[in-house]
Amino acid sequence: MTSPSMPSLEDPRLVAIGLGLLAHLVFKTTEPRQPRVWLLLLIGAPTALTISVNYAFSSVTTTVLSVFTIYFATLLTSLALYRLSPFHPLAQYPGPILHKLSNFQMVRVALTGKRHLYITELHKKYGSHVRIGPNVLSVVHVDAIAATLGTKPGMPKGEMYHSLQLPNTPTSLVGTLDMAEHAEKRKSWSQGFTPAALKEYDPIIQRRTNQLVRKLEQQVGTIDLGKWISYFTFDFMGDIVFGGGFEMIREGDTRNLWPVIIMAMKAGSITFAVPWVRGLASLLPMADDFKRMLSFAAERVDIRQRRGPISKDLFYHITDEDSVTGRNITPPEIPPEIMVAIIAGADTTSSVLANLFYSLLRNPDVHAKLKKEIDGAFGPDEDTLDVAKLQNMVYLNACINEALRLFPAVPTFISRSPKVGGGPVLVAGRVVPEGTNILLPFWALQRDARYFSMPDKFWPERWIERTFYNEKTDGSNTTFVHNQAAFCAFSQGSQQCSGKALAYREMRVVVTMILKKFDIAFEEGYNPQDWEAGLRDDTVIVKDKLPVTLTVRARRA
Ligand code: HEM
Repeated sequence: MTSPSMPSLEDPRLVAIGLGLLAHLVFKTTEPRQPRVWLLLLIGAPTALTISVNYAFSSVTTTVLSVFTIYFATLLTSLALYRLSPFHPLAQYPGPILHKLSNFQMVRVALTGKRHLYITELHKKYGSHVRIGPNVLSVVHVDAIAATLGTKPGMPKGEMYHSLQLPNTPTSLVGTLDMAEHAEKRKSWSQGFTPAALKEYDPIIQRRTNQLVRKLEQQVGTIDLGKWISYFTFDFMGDIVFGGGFEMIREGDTRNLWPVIIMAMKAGSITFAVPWVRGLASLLPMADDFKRMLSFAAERVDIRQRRGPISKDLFYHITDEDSVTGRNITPPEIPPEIMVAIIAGADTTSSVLANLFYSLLRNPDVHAKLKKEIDGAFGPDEDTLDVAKLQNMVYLNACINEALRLFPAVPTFISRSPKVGGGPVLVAGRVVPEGTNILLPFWALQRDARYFSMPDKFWPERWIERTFYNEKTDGSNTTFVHNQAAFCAFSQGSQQCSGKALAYREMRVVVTMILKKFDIAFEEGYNPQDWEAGLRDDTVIVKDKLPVTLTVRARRA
């Protein structure tokens, strides 16, 4: 017999504690991702208990409050104790306590738009390996690149990629975690970036760049160069994805698509630490915008399908119109896949180009040197640039690489996860348990003094002087460091950026044509520091206005 003052097993408080512990066990062992399981565990279980104990407490309200409070207090305490305990698989790794406790701490950081700076600071404080979530390890070390991204085949993508998935749509190439499935999808994408395919895009790059230059010539006073570059990259992606369809340079963003894309990127960034939340995305206020974006893609796909191919655009390759890869893409899979191409290709390239122009304006010596190289290579009236010549322009390519190093378009998103069942792996000298999400923040890596001398300085010469030499920086002799293995702006391995070669071709033409045509200066009174302060890490680097004045250059003798 139990004494009246001792709680018995029938005591609803004890049952609530037991259920709370059980819920933790379910969360820990099964890591449920479906919203309905979450609802069952968080609402269903305590509600069922409340109903079953009826009026165990003085009133219905007290019963509800007591059961829910005890249940959640037990669940959260148990979760917290486990996550901070020496029994947790990542217990050996340093990191802020709040991050070890919950992924929502990174959601808070994402909302500020400064995750790239925040994570860089964490690494300065804690070292190469930092625990930034209960099950997330951020690693900034050159050896981590081969270990995770690898050359063949590397690790599967981390579940963070689900945050790029549009709600209720088939999984696109980017969001595909299963490596065999990814490799299958990737085959058709790769057809779109063979040397022969790239050659077909060259006249399109040139035509769109010439259109941009003509449009810029018509502008008077201060312009937002970043906006015009974004219009260009969007139009160009429309051209190569389905043979045209956007005319932002000509008409502006009449359908308000750019803000929707930025918003999708922002939503991806916020849910990046809690990708399972995407299951609830259809309930979010921006759901209508997502639908609008997808229906726009579906509309373009429909037009392109009815018209058929006029040239070998990306649509032609991705949907295997020439039956080379045998990919059997179903109609619902096409719009999200197409949307990915546009977002992956337009946002990234426009961000790097805008950062490059900003860096040139901040570094007049570099700006002048680049113009000199361009003027030496092309006459003022040449409006079809020789692609091979551009590829061999040493300083131009060094400037582009330097912008990619200092301002990687995807600064803190790339992640990989050692397969569950495959055992622990060694990442940059430390053992990482299977199933851990490993984040590779390229912003921090590419600004790490262990790999690049004067890491925060825009200094294209570092790409040219590859040999080690002693350089005087602060009066002391320091060894020049340039470790190209730590340059990852396009990622590496079998799942790296498919559009890398295309992006270089595009950026070379745009930079050359604009510098050939215009003298550029910041708008009078503009504080250049506003630029870097205004950069946001919303999955890709999202830029603020770049206010400049353009003057058509005087004819050169
Ligand atoms: C300067 C411009 C660009 C940069 C910095 C960039 C960077 C990246 C990065 C870092 C990734 C992630 C790779 C990973 O998860 O490991 C990626 C993926 C991707 N990018 Fe780019 N990108 C650029 C331009 C382009 C262009 C022009 C296209 C053309 C369509 C493109 C298409 C893609 C695709 C399809 C993926 C997904 C690859 C996969 O999952 O297999 N990107 N890009």
